Amino acid sequence: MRIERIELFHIKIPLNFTFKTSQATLKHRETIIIKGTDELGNTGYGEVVAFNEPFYTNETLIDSKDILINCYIPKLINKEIEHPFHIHKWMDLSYPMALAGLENTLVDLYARRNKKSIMDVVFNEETKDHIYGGIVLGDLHIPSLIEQIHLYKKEGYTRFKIKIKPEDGFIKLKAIREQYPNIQLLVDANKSYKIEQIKLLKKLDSLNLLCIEEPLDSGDFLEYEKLQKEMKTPICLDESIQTMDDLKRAIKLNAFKVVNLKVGRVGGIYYAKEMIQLCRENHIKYWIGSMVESGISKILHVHLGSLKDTCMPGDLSSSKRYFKKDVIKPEIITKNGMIKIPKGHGLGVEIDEDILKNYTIDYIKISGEQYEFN
Ligand SMILES: O=C(O)CCC(=O)C1=CC=C[C@@H](O)[C@@H]1C(=O)O
Ligand SMILES: [Mg+2]
Repeated sequence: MRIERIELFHIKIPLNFTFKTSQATLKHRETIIIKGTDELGNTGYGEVVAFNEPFYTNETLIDSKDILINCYIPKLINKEIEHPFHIHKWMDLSYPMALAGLENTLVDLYARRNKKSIMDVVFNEETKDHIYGGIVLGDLHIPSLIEQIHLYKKEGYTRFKIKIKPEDGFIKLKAIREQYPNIQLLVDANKSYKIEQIKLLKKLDSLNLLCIEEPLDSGDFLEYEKLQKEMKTPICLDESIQTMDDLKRAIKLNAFKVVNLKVGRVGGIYYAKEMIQLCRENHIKYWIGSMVESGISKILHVHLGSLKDTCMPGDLSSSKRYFKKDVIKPEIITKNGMIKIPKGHGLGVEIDEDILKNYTIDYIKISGEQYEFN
């Protein structure tokens, strides 16, 4: 396969709700959609899920765009590619989200070209036909949290992740648990607690949580080891696991029990797969997260969520929750709390280019020596 052309659509989509975490508040989501075209005219898509500000990991969307245009894409154009994972031989992990977006584009393209689903191309193991969806609720007031859970429960959702911070995390979760004793509940602190606040964290042990995601501000695995030893609730790592070395060190130190896997954060499906393998070998549980992104990356994560040993429903819910109109056809739909895995080639969905163009705030086409800017 030879890549003749790469197009970048820098998009900005208004969100249907304000997404507030302990670190940031989002009203719009900007990402970069990558479209690759091969010598036969086949196309594939990927998405760069970095944020405008470095509140989640250090890579920002401007960094990703710069490295794609000036380094990663020129290395790829007109190169003969036997398998999409070979990209990792030529490009390092300095900008994982840019790299993942490009790798995902090649995987989709390669799978469509070979008339296979992406999961057949990269995993080749049995998967589920349907998966449970999961809702993530931002840092909201208690009455709104209670009301939102009520509404989503009525739609069939059974798993809820709540964003928390030290000031009111326990109070909020206690109120939710009292109201809903049986829902699957977890929390994400996005590094807002200090190890000195271990008492506050231990209080969460009484609430029967599936896990506590990324509580500590330091990301220090020695502190995590101490915390996990003292807590019943499994610690889940998200942003502090970016490389295989991070994962190996955290496993060695018994720093955690569960990992939230996101393709963008770790540099592509190739690395996500390596991490899954390592988790399997070391009896570490894993599940599939997401990044408040468009359907292109979200549906990729839905596919990963179909692996049979993910330990809980992922951060995966309907397109219509996030946006008036998603860029994929069909959109992601949750019915009775479940999402059907698309069966077609590649990602198994089509891209609505009219919608994509409507959201585009900057467009760049790179083919051979030529660059075209919008
Ligand atoms: O996609 C979603 O609905 C939310 C996923 C989510 O919780 C996150 C996405 C992006 C950045 C983070 O604040 C957060 C997370 O840490 O998991
Ligand atoms: Mg998280």
